[in-house]
Amino acid sequence: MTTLIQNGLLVLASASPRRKYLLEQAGLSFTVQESSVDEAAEPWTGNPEKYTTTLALAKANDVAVARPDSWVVGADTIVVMDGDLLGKPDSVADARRMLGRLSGATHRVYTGFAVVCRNRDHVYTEVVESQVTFKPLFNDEIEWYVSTREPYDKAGAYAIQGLGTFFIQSVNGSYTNVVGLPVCEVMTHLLAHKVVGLPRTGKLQST
Ligand SMILES: Cc1cn([C@H]2C[C@H](O)[C@@H](COP(=O)(O)OP(=O)(O)OP(=O)(O)O)O2)c(=O)[nH]c1=O
Repeated sequence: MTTLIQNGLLVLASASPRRKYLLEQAGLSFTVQESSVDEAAEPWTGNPEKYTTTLALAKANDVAVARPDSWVVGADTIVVMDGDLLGKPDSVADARRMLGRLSGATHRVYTGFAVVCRNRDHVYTEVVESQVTFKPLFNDEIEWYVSTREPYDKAGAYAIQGLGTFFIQSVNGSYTNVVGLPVCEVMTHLLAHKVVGLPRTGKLQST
């Protein structure tokens, strides 16, 4: 028996296929419902913890209102370079500009996540930070990458899990956090609150 025990209804409040993939990979059963939160309305004040927590909580709460019995997970991922927020690029020029800034340098990726269950008065938030170092990018690498269309729905204009993988020299911290959801921290929280459980296994054989 390898499947996780599911004690509560779980909902992922996200349109991100990456977040869905990561939770599936962790063995969870859940439904997906996109929130209607307008991220552009949230001002950047230079505080990544506050910014990602506010948005993650807004996404989870938005979906939780209609599903008070469910445990709702919302998240927000941002890329920060020298204090500047690099969101999703809105044009080829914007993607080019972002990749140029990331080239040959180290930036920070923050994902805030929120877990809300209204019927249990449960509200939890956490922010995880990873540091990512890019190799120096040649102009033809940037031109090729922006032509792949991969940058456009990704914070910072790249996907560590995609074609952009060879730009990455090193990651300090959680890899899944960069992809869009810190799976270790999310699972730890869900297990601690018995939303999911591990199946009972036989005693370990002593040697
Ligand atoms: C840095 C990085 C980000 N991303 C993605 C993860 C997120 O989907 C996206 C950041 O945007 P978000 O606003 O966090 O998420 P989203 O708009 O895609 O989905 P939703 O708000 O509905 O949950 O960037 C990658 O896929 N790979 C990466 O390497």
